[in-house]
Amino acid sequence: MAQVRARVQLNVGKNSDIPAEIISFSGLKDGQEHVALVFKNADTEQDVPLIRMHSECLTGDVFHSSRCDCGEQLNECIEMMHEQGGILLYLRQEGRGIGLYNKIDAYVLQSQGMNTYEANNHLGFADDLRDFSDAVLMLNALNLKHVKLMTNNPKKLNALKDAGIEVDSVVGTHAHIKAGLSGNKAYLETKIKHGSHMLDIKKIKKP
Ligand SMILES: Nc1nc2c(ncn2[C@@H]2O[C@H](COP(=O)(O)OP(=O)(O)OP(=O)(O)O)[C@@H](O)[C@H]2O)c(=O)[nH]1
Ligand SMILES: [Zn+2]
Repeated sequence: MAQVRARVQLNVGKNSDIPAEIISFSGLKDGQEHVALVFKNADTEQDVPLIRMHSECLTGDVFHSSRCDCGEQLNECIEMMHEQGGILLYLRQEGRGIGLYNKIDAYVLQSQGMNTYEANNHLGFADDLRDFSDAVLMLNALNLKHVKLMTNNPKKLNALKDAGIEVDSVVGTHAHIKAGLSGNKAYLETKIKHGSHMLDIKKIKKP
């Protein structure tokens, strides 16, 4: 069983003006320092809060790399949670669990023509190494048993359902398309075709 280790207020977002609380945990299983960001006290004041399980992507979240849409999804989530409250679980699962250096190796292979999953396989990894059991432990520690989930990824939905968390509804994120040779169009299309992501093409946003 995991427990809240500390919680403290801070402001987030590009202008540092969105009030939130950051929470650390003890008792997580995989040895990573996962954190939760809570907006509008959603964990204590909402019956069915909006949740996002966001897998870390240094290149996308911090540098807004053209190769993916992670940073834009993160901003979209923070803005939505600023409006309606919610809990963002920031999971330290860089590169779908293979780590940053391996992800960069996978990018090299993608530059030579492989798709994201083929590149992972070529490096000897499965398509996706993520396991969401620590996310479930974090939700349990926050006493959240009934949620709305922000994702396009059916695996995340199933991970929560299988762990006995009731998911009332699923809110998709936009697809943030970036053009160019190292753009993310093929990456997003592969997620839909191969990863069964429920990405709504009508929601595609061009920057
Ligand atoms: N191995 C690998 N990981 C990648 C690649 N591009 C992005 N990632 C990682 O993928 C994770 C994000 O996963 P996605 O499949 O984009 O999205 P998701 O989080 O599963 O689903 P959503 O909730 O719909 O956003 C982050 O950890 C990224 O670092 C890639 O080309 N190869
Ligand atoms: Zn990314």
